[in-house]
Formats: sequence, C-alpha cells, structure tokens
Amino acid sequence: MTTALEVRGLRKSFGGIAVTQDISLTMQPGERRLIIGPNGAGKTTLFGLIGGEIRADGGTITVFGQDVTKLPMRSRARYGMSRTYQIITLFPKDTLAHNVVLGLLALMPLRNNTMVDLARRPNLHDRAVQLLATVGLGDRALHRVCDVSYGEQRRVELALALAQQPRLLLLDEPLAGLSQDERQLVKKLIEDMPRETAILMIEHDMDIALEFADKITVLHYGRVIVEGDRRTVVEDPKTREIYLGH
Ligand SMILES: Nc1ncnc2c1ncn2[C@@H]1O[C@H](COP(=O)(O)OP(=O)(O)OP(=O)(O)O)[C@@H](O)[C@H]1O
Repeated sequence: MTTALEVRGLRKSFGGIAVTQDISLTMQPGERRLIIGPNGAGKTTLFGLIGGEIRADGGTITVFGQDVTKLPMRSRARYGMSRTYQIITLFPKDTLAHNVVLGLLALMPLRNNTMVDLARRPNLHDRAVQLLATVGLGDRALHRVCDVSYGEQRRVELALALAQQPRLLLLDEPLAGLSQDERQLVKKLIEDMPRETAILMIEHDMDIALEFADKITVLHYGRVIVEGDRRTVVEDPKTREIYLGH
C-alpha cells in the first residue's frame, strides 16, 4: 500500500545550528500521528519542511508516492496535503465565508485569474457556508473574521483545511489558546474528520492529544528519540526523562 507520508533522512540547519537532524518517519493512509517534544525540539520546523515553507538541506519527503521534496508549498496541496498554522493566517476584514471561498478558489484551475467574478459563482459561497457549518460556524458565515472569537477563527482554519479535502492534514497546535469548552469542541471536530484522512498533529495538551493518536513521535533536539503507540511512548524512560526529568 502507498504510504501517506514518507520522510527520509530529513536535515535542516539555521545559521549552522542543526534543528532537524536525520529525521525519518512513515505514516499510513488514515493514520493519526502526534508529534510531541519540548520547546525548541524542532516540531514546527519539521512541519515547515513537510508543508514546503522551509526548504530541506537534505533528505526526502514523499506524499502518497510522490516525491515533493523540491516542490513549493502550493504544489504540495495538489498531492492531497493541507495544513493549519500555529499563527492564524486569515484575512481579518473579510467575512468567514469569503475567507473560505478564497480557500476553495485556490484549489481551482481558475485560481490565477484575478478577474474571476465571485457573484457569478454562488455555488462557491454555498459550499463555503456548508464547510463552515461542519465546524459549527454556519450561522457566523457573514461575520467578519475580526469580529469573531479566537476559538472561532481557529475553527475557520480547520474549515479551510477541510475545503481542500486533504488525504494528509497537518495540524499545528490546533488547541493552542483555546478555552476548555473550545478545546473539547475542536477535539471533537478533529475526531470526526473523515477516517481516511491521515492527520499529523503537533499538540502540547497531552490529555487530549494522546487520546487522539494511533502513534506518537517524540522529538528532542531535532531528532526522533522515541516512536510507537501511546503506551510504548509514555512508558519509555527517554520520554519520562524529557518530560519529568527522571
Ligand atoms: N528561521 C529560523 N532561524 C533560526 N533559528 C530558527 C528558525 N526557526 C526555528 N529556529 C530554531 O530552531 C529550533 C527549533 O524551533 P521550532 O520552532 O521548530 O521548535 P518547536 O519544537 O516547534 O518549539 P515550540 O514547542 O516552542 O513551538 C529553535 O531553537 C528555534 O529557535
């Protein structure tokens, strides 16, 4: 079976400091994988490399059998990969629906046509509202991003990622900055994502994240130090050393 993601010997240095050191990992289609590690372990850099914002110094990244190592970020989406960001990247003065419409447009062959008349494409708007409804924001579609809460903005990001119907979804701390109630809501949204979508997630909230994961990868100083199912990782002395200091 073709793997969803195959990372081999990935390396990246910034100013001579190795931040990603020979990382390899394999994900199967539909797998739910959690990446954990202390601050500065290189989690976000690894996401940047996989997503294509950061160019690797060495190694390869294959998505559903396609070598994407040298492809720019936007081209990687065409192979089924989509991601959210730790920092929100929405247009604040536009409505939620319009943000999602832009996300949908980015996937279409007419995406480079700046003259596209959105008023003549009501189906796009309807699709955007539908997607917003899947993250519980159907009734907020016509609100501006700057007028909704931080938690709601994070849910718009999830709607945008889902708009791409990804086969591989990268979630960078989807629960960060959310209230307890919003965490539960977003957790449920992630759990309810199509089971065939492989999800790679960075998350600090262990209580929620461990439950979600089929497999966990622990990074430390840019290396994979432990990998396995929940029990293997939690019981491994190296994990305990990092998180508990003993
Ligand atoms: N563009 C950059 N230039 C220089 N150093 C960088 C750059 N990006 C990241 N780093 C450094 O690389 C290391 C790993 O950073 P990264 O953000 O990937 O870690 P992280 O595990 O995601 O941490 P956190 O949990 O705090 O978000 C850090 O020491 C960081 O300062």
